[in-house]
Amino acid sequence: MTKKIILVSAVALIDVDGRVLLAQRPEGKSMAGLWEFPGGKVEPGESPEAALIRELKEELGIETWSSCLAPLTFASHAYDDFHLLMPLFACRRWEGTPQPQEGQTLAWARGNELRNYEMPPADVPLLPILRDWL
Ligand SMILES: Nc1nc2c([nH]c(=O)n2[C@@H]2O[C@H](COP(=O)(O)OP(=O)(O)OP(=O)(O)O)[C@@H](O)[C@H]2O)c(=O)[nH]1
Repeated sequence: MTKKIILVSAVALIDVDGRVLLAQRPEGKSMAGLWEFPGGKVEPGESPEAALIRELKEELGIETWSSCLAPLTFASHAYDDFHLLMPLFACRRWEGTPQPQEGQTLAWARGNELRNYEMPPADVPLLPILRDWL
């Protein structure tokens, strides 16, 4: 069966102490309760970087720039009803303080704490790569 490829752009926001921001998916959404990297679907005609800049404003109320988004790794994962292709960027510079704008719970996790947060299956292979990079 061929599945639709969904392009989702995501980011590891890394603070000065080397902690990574995770957001917990709210009740009522698919995969509610799981922790994920901020981001979202790339809209037609939009670049992955522009999608992230938009999503970070909508979800967290912060501003960042393409020049602050470094490609880190990507997820390619077959869900039941679609195939997820998700570039993961790393970002250490932004303006403002991340605040949940959409009812999410936020957590700053150290590299060795990441495994304590249950994440979507697509994210699991990314964690050792991110940990090595922090
Ligand atoms: N932002 C983000 N999305 C992820 C991650 N891992 C992962 O599998 N995804 C999936 O990528 C899609 C992102 O969609 P989205 O954030 O724009 O939209 P959404 O929550 O409204 O999705 P929904 O339509 O599944 O409810 C979701 O299906 C989500 O489960 C991640 O680390 N960050």
